[in-house]
Amino acid sequence: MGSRSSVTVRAPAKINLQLSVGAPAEDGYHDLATVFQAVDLYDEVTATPAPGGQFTVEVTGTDAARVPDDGSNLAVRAARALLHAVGPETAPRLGVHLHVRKRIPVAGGMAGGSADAAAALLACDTLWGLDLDRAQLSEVASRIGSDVPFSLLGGTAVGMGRGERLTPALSRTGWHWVLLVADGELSTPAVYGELDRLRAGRVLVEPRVSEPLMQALRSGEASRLGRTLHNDLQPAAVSLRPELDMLLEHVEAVSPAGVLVSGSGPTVAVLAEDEPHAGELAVALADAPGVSRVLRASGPVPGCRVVDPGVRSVGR
Ligand SMILES: C[C@](O)(CO)[C@H](O)COP(=O)(O)OP(=O)(O)OC[C@H]1O[C@@H](n2ccc(N)nc2=O)[C@H](O)[C@@H]1O
Ligand SMILES: Nc1ncnc2c1ncn2[C@@H]1O[C@H](COP(=O)(O)OP(=O)(O)OP(=O)(O)O)[C@@H](O)[C@H]1O
Repeated sequence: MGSRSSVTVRAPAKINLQLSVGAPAEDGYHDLATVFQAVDLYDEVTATPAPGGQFTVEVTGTDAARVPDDGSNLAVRAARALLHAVGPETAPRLGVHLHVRKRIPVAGGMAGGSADAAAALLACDTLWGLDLDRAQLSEVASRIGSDVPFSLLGGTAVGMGRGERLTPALSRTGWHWVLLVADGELSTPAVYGELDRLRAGRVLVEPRVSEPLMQALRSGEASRLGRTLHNDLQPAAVSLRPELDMLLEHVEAVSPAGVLVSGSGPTVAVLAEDEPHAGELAVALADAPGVSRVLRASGPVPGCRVVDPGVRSVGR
């Protein structure tokens, strides 16, 4: 087995085109029916060998100061979980230094931390020459967080259970989005908790994937997809952050075609008709209230990919 100098993996952000949330189970997790789309906004993680048992991380890029640079970083947790999965006999001689380059908004509902965890899994698997297959990596991923398996897979996929049980879905390519990164952040457990509070006493139906949405994805018609976008967490995100309502109203006045809060928010995703329209929308929404950054992205794109496998030295 040879060793590598370093391995760099990039991982995409996601948008939930549909997020239907059922009742909470005993463990506090909610049953979901969700449709994910991976978009071309990427974080990158570089894994470099470190002495056995050492796990360190540095974070650079957008909003790096808001991301932990210790063992609580999701990329470090992923590297440790991978070692745990391959067994203690391999573990003592392996360590890693991770460099996370952030572009995905932090705590913005676009699965930034999950992307870093998935990227770290693939980078460490390659660096350490473990060669786990995608199903094995996905199993480890699901223990780190519900969104992590999708960050590995990418594309367009239906997520059931906690969101980790994935089935790839058919979709035309070339959906264009404008992403309004709203000021501040929202905690995912707090948003789920607020949804429970808002729905207390209501009888909840089992969440199901929307057939009109699946048809719209296959049709390639943005206006059709726009009408079917849906996020059950949106009222909860707005309830915790009422200024989001003003932003959503502002966007609907500019572009009524398709808008929703991404995942647990507060990032707002606006679907454009095509690429030029996305450019126009980005300009028109540049001064939208409560927005700190306007980004453009398109999808679907593949999940985690090794972009630099480093140099392999010949060893025993
Ligand atoms: C909002 C979404 O991003 C939509 O894809 C995900 O459901 C959240 O995925 P994630 O951030 O990977 O979430 P996890 O790290 O697994 O869980 C964080 C917290 O979110 C809540 N949570 C998450 C997933 C789920 N199906 N039900 C939940 O109630 C729980 O309070 C949990 O403690
Ligand atoms: N590598 C990481 N990148 C970003 N956040 C991280 C990372 N590791 C830990 N965190 C912490 O996790 C929390 C959630 O951040 P993240 O960016 O994943 O949120 P999110 O995009 O809203 O998640 P999701 O869409 O999966 O619910 C933040 O408080 C952040 O400090």
